[in-house]
Amino acid sequence: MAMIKGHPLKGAFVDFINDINGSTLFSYVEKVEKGDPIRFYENGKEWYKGERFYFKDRDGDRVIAGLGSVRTIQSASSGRFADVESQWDAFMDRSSIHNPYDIYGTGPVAFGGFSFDPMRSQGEEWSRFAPSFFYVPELMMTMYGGEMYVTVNMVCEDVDSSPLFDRIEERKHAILSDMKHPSEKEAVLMELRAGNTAAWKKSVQAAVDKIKADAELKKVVLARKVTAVFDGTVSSDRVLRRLDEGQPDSFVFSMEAMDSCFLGASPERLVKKRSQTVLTTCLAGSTARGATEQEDAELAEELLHDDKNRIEHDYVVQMIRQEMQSMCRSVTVPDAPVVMKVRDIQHLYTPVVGEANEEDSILRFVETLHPTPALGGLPGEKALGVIRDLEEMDRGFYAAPVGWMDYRKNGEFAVAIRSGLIVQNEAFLYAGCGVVPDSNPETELDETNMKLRPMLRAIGGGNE
Ligand SMILES: C=C(O[C@@H]1C=C(C(=O)O)C=C[C@H]1O)C(=O)O
Repeated sequence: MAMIKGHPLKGAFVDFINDINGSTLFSYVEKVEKGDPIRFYENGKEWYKGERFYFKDRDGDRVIAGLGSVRTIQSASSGRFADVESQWDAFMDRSSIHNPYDIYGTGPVAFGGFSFDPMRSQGEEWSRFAPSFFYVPELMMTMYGGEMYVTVNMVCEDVDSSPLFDRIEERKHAILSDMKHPSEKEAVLMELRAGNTAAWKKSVQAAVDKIKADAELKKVVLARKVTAVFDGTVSSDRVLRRLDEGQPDSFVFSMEAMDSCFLGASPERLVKKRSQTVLTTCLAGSTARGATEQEDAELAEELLHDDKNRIEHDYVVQMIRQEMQSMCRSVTVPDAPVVMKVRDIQHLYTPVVGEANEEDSILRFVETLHPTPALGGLPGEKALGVIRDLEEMDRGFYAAPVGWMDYRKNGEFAVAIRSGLIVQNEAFLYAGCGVVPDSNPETELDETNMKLRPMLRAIGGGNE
């Protein structure tokens, strides 16, 4: 009780709970002197394991870590984007928000994503993830411009909510303090099952044949899954830390769902919205990193002038330009791609900027852009049909939009590639590549191996 008495928002809170009927969100934001979102995430394990998230943007500009779930938003297959949005609106309409800071990603935030293809029957390993799945954390840390903010969200049912306020404040203080964690024994990788690679190469050839036989079908992205089996439960916290430290130029994300954790380090932004500005990314066309600076530069130069990769990339630019023009007042697309380098791979990259209406929801952009031809193909529906026929797995949230939206409907979603799902003693890792008429199954297999490297290294199965 001592804490609520001394808290500056006590008056507002008491007025609020006297006034409500039914469950309503009370949310407040405070600036804190020090802290580190990844420590916050780790410290939250004791109380919130299975309900945590982490999201670092690729500019390293903003990091958000969330703990607990005061509300989940889920939706079945049809109309899922609009459904999630209306559930979020309804929740926000009945909320009391105390946020003196004009910082995106503070205050109430829903974190989560949409599975790649809700029409696909769900794989056993994805059973903890609804096809559209968001949660609103109880405690959240946002790092922006070197400053730290903590958001507290509580859903109050009746006038007896004061103990809830105290309990959350107590946890917040503990989590922000320097907690020590007993060191966990690291699970040992026992087996890496690459799946049937010969069958996968056949499916790439089958996609090439379909594209050649169908003038309308231009590109299909095919993916594969590698399963890692350990001698004990894998520490997803440790994997997340390795990604965070080892992939400074990527989006690093983690999304827990009970005993499962989906995480990764993706170079690809689906969409970021700040007020009227909307950013999206065309990322397709890949080559290796060189062993020396010179070799690296030569590979980049070759990639920039390689017809197959340029065509693959251009399909993505065409679709994204068209969709953005349908939603924005103005759209800026550079004439030619540049090379984006991340630790294990380099890509052709065209950033796209649009001007939209401030009140447009980020989910509208997510719905329209997903899946881009970088992860689905061209034309979209037809390519999805081929993927459903040829890919013998459920992608789950791999290659899907994962991110956050705030109560002003701004936010950011990454395309969840270079990712994996950890379920107890197993890790399922995913990688894919764009198939066009010139694709060679062996080269495409090599490319998926290169794309698996960041996750393999992070789970302790890499060779560097
Ligand atoms: C499909 C993946 O990556 C996508 C495919 C790329 C390509 O085909 O060149 C490049 C970047 C991503 O858009 C993956 O990493 O799994």
